[in-house]
Amino acid sequence: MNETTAASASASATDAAEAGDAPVVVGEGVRKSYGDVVALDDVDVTVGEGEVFGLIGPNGAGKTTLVRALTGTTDAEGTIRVLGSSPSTVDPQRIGLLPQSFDPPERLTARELVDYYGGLYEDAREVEAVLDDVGMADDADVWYETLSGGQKRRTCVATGIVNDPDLLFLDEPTTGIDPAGRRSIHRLVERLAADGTTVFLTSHAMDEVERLADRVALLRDGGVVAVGAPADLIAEHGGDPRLEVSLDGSGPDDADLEAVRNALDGVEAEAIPDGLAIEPTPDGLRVLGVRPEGIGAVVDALGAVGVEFESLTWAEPSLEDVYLRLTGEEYSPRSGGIAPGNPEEGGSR
Ligand SMILES: Nc1ncnc2c1ncn2[C@@H]1O[C@H](COP(=O)(O)OP(=O)(O)OP(=O)(O)O)[C@@H](O)[C@H]1O
Repeated sequence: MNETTAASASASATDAAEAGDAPVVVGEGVRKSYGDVVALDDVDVTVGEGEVFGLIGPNGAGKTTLVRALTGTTDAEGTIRVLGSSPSTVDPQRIGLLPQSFDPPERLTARELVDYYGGLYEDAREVEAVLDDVGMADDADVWYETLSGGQKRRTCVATGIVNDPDLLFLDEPTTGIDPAGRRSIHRLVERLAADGTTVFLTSHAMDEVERLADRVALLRDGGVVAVGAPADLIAEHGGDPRLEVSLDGSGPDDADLEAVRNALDGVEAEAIPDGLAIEPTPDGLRVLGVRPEGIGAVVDALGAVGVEFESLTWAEPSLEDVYLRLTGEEYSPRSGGIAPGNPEEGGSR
C-alpha cells in the first residue's frame, strides 16, 4: 500500500490517509536554498496523527533543514501546514522540538533547565516525571555544563517533552547516548506514540528508525527518494538475505570463489534459489540469497572445495541495507561479486 518506488517517492497524503490518520504535518513542494546550495528540492511530506515518522539520509541531505522548515525555525518556499496551521501561527504548547544543536544555559542544573523550559508554556508536565522519563532523575542536580554528552542530550530531550506536545520533532535524539540510554529513549518514544503523540524522528541510527518508525522517508540531495513502512522498504530495496563467511587467514582468491560457486551450483536445495551470488568481503565471502535452511548446503559446499571458515553469520536485509543501496553507499567488493552464469559481470547486486 505504501509507495516505495525510489524514482518518484514522496511521503504522500494518500499514505497517511491509508494509514487511517488525519494529517498532522503536510509539506508540499517545500524548497529551501542557501545561496547556490539547494537544501530542499520540492519535498512533499505528510505525517498522520499518532504516527512515528522517520527521516533518514546522508549528511547534508537536508533533514535538519526540513525539520526547521516544518517547525518554522527557517523560512521555506512551498506549502506547510502543522496541526492545521502554518508553522508560525501554530500553538507552541502543542509542539515539542529537540533541535540537532541545542545549547541551553550551562550554569543551570538539569532540573532547573526542565523547570525553566516548562515555565515557557501555559501548561507543563511535572518536572520530576519528565526527568524520570529520560533517565535523569538521579543526576537532576548536576549543572548542565558538567553533565556527560549523553546526559546533556537526555536533558535536552526532556525540554522537548515538558509541554506534553501533540507533535514532537526529535532531530537525532540519541546522538552520544549510551546503549541503555538509547533504549530508554526508544521506550519513551514508543510510550509517547502509544498515547497518541505524533513523532517526527530524524536519525542516523537505522536500527532505531526501523524499530520505531511506522513510515520512513529517505532524503538524498534535498529530495525524497523513497518512503514507506520499514518492512515495505526492506522488501522492495533491501536485497537478499546473506550468509557472511569469515575465513581463516586472508580473504578468498578468485579461484576459491569460483570453486565455491561451482560447488553451490551443484547443490539441489530449495533454500538456495536460482540467482544466488557470491561476493568477496575483506575477511571472507558473502553468499547472497541463502535462507537459513540452506546454510548446511553452503557449509557442505565450502567443505567440498576445502575452504575452511572461522565463523558464519546469517542476516536478513535491514533498513540499513535500504539506506546503503538507495544512497549508493553499499559495500563494494574489492574485485566484484560473482553471480552464477555471469561471472564476468560480477560486482554489486
Ligand atoms: N545555515 C546554513 N547556511 C548555509 N548552508 C546551509 C545552512 N544550513 C544547512 N546548509 C546546507 O544545506 C544542506 C543541507 O543541510 P542539513 O543540515 O539540512 O543536512 P542534514 O541532512 O541535516 O545533515 P546532517 O546529517 O549532517 O545533520 C547542506 O549542504 C548544508 O551545508
